[in-house]
Amino acid sequence: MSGRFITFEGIDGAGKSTHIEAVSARLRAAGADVLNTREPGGTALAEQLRELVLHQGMDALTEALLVFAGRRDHIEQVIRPALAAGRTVVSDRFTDASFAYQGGGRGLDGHVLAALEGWVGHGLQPDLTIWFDLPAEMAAARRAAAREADRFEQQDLHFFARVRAGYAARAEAAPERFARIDASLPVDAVAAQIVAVLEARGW
Ligand SMILES: Nc1ncnc2c1ncn2[C@@H]1O[C@H](COP(=O)(O)OP(=O)(O)O)[C@@H](O)[C@H]1O
Ligand SMILES: Cc1cn([C@H]2C[C@H](O)[C@@H](COP(=O)(O)OP(=O)(O)O)O2)c(=O)[nH]c1=O
Repeated sequence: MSGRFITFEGIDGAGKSTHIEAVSARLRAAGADVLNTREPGGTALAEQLRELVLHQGMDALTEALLVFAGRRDHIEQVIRPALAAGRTVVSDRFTDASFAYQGGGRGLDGHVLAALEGWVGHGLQPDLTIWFDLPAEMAAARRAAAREADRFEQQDLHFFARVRAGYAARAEAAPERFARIDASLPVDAVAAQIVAVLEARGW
């Protein structure tokens, strides 16, 4: 029996990391064998590519090729075997992030991204994508208070507004897969929305 594949998405500073462990713990308490992973990354090779993507200057297509190369390795080595074994895979980001950041943010052609998605994933899609949505200004204020910026986090508000719009377009195209969370609310209210999404699915 194939396991469930759940992804967390949203612009940097939306609050994903704040909630991912509690969600995993909840799924475990309900009996799931949960594997936590992330992108870019999730394998030794993909973690090396992550370092390049986050810290090395490059054009948008090169960036997309590297994140999809890492994703290919991640899917083959980690995600598919875990799902085949009936495990629940919880990933901090997946392909939607490429459409949002390389597509929306960097302006890369969506057809190129769709082709890469097809080659790399052969139709693999999450069963549920929890999308932390909030205005770019609010996420920037949270980040500024919390940490040093990498290559993406150094981008301006216009960039993050385009990334947000990229996520909105992906959500509109797959409404049954996406659960939009109002991430502008306080932490407790965000957590309550996520619990409601899981309960609605009987998870
Ligand atoms: N709902 C919230 N309201 C206010 N601050 C928040 C909220 N959620 C997270 N934060 C804070 O915002 C910062 C970024 O959150 P984080 O979970 O690291 O975001 P992400 O993983 O999506 O980049 C952290 O300092 C975190 O404590
Ligand atoms: C998966 C993925 C991430 N990214 C970007 C989004 C983030 O800015 C960055 C790293 O993601 P993330 O691990 O969420 O950052 P942090 O650890 O700082 O919270 O990579 C892409 O541009 N394309 C992708 O396909």
